[in-house]
Amino acid sequence: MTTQELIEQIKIKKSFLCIGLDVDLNKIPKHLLKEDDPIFVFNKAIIDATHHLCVAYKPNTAFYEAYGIKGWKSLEKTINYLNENYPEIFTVADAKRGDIGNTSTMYAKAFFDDLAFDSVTVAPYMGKDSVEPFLTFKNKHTIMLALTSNQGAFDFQTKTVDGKELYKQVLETSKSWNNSENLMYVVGATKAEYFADIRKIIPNSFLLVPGVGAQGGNLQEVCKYGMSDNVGLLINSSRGIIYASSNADYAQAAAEKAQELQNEMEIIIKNK
Ligand SMILES: O=C(O)c1cc(=O)[nH]c(=O)n1[C@@H]1O[C@H](COP(=O)(O)O)[C@@H](O)[C@H]1O
Repeated sequence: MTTQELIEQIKIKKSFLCIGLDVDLNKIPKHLLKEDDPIFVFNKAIIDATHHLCVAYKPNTAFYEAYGIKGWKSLEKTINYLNENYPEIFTVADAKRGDIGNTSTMYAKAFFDDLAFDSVTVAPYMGKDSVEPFLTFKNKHTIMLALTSNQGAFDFQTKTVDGKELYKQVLETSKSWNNSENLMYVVGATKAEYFADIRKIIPNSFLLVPGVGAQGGNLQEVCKYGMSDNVGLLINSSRGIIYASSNADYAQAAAEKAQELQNEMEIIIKNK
């Protein structure tokens, strides 16, 4: 999917919501456990109930890899289901990869070619040659960690290196990489006060913003400082939406939570 197509979808749906499909067998309704593939059945129901309210889904691969081959099959079925039934949806493989160049190329093939995701999350720690292989794929997006939502973000990311915080160095340096127009960045919703500074460095790039919901991030604050002319934000909530109910009404309850966020987003877009 091109960035322009994503922008169009945000306008059509009046939403910049990304729903995180972080499926934990201990948290899904018990009656699903008798299914052959409970993870896929759960995802399908959530997707069918919420697709009109969001522009993106983000399965975090850890929640699939934890169940071995069965989990990877559930991930494959989920991305295929999305691509076949809702091709207008932007898909994020949240895998946080990045390695020496030839290895990164194989990671990129796994998520862009084999699983046909629109984007993958990547860690910047190994530098330019670990990220550039992802950027060579046409109409695919590499979402690089910049300032993460967790407490540990203060261990390295905000430390000053050569007179500037490390996350700012990451943002600035990455702009000079080949095909950097295919970069998006992760900035945690719990770090709302940093968005104005971040926008000075990357005024137009899309930001994936996790941390609304279970981690307590504030949507209004993020939008106040983080929105670009084209919205430029994908706000992710995972547990806050998909585990709204642990009963038979789980998909309906997820849709209600997603609707609440979409309503807020519609007003924010209108008042932009
Ligand atoms: O890359 C991410 O998506 C990510 C980066 C970050 O800084 N913080 C963060 O929470 N995430 C992911 O976003 C999701 C947040 O889930 P909830 O806290 O349940 O909404 C999880 O899949 C996290 O792994």
